[in-house]
Amino acid sequence: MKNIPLLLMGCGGVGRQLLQHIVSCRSLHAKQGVQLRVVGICDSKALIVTSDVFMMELDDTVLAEVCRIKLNGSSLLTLSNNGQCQVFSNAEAMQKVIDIAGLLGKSTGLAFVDCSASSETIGVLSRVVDLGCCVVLANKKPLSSSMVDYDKLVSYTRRIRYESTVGAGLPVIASLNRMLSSGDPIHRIIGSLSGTLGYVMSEVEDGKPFSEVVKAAKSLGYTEPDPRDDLSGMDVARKALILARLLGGCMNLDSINIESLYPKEMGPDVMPVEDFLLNGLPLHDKDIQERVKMASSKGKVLRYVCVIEDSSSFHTVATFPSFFRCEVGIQELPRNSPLGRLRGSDNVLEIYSRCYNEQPLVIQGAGAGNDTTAAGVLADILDIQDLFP
Ligand SMILES: NC(=O)C1=CN([C@@H]2O[C@H](COP(=O)(O)OP(=O)(O)OC[C@H]3O[C@@H](n4cnc5c(N)ncnc54)[C@H](OP(=O)(O)O)[C@@H]3O)[C@@H](O)[C@H]2O)C=CC1
Ligand SMILES: N[C@@H](CC=O)C(=O)O
Repeated sequence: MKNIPLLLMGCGGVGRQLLQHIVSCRSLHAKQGVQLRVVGICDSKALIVTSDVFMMELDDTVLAEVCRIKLNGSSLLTLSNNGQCQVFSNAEAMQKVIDIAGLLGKSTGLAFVDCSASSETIGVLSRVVDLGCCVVLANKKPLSSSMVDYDKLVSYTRRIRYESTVGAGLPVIASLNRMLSSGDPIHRIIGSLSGTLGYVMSEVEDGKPFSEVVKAAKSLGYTEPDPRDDLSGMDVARKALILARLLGGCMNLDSINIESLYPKEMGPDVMPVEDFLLNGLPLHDKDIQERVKMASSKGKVLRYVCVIEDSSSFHTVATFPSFFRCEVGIQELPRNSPLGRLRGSDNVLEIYSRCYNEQPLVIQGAGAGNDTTAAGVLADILDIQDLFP
């Protein structure tokens, strides 16, 4: 039986769902000859870890208890040490994580899974890749910060998976990798890459107030912890950057044109998220409704669109251009176009390459939500099983 030790960073909506998927897939994985062994879990304040990372695991009762207390909004710090597991507070937690990565990375291997929404994990991720660990990400921030951090993380290509950072559970990165490795250069991607903004746009089209549908998207698990990350276009821009870098683009977030759906005066530095949702957003209900009506009078609908385009004009040979034009923002589109027909939290990507020149390769389906995102993370973990003894 292949044994995959796993350490999870982040135990929010996606992290908890991942733990539940792991538990419910135990017998399926056993039939496939694989066992996932959760050795540690971190939240923003603490780490809970099994007392013997080589032989033991946080058993399913502990995992259920972790999910229960995190769902109630408590910290992992509220758990107590016992013979089976130990709890470390933030000060010691990161050092302990590095120690575990050092011990397991070079022996049994360790799948280091980032389901946080934080850029604070970048430092530890850079350390653990050097210690021989595999990295699986739902968190987009580590791959959308500096090129130096990006290059570091992807330097061990076979040991990193990040399918869920773009399109949640959709096979976007895997499909692009297949095309790239067969020498089929991709020159354009256009799509709707935000489950939240897809849902918001199709609901406001049905006459619902903007502020209400944003709150609904949050409660459905589609938004980032602060929905302003979605509404500012930043979350889509991060996805665009991850895709552009995968295609060979050497670029940063500041080279992407981003349209925000709220003004700077309502940003995270100015007002708390609760205030924004309750008092800030409703001030924009009318504006958005006007834009929807205006588009509708022309037979069109509003969609938040991401365009990534190779700035060079030669697409017949397999080259890796260093710059892509990227922009993300609202477009008025024919109601009957592929993007116009999109409903709810579905994402769609049209990928144009030499092989898919006239008719693009189209990937479409649920693009957000804890279930599908965690399933994508789990599939990534299973995908690296051959690296474990
Ligand atoms: N929901 C979706 O549809 C999709 C989400 N994603 C990505 O998945 C990630 C998780 O999203 P979601 O579960 O909704 O987010 P949540 O806010 O629900 O959970 C985030 C978790 O990360 C923990 N955390 C914060 N900082 C750190 C840190 N420095 N070290 C370790 N843990 C930390 C938080 O701890 P605490 O509980 O203490 O606050 C919390 O448990 C995000 O990056 C998101 O972009 C990707 C694709 C789709
Ligand atoms: N907040 C994101 C979640 C997935 O990345 C979205 O709405 O698409």
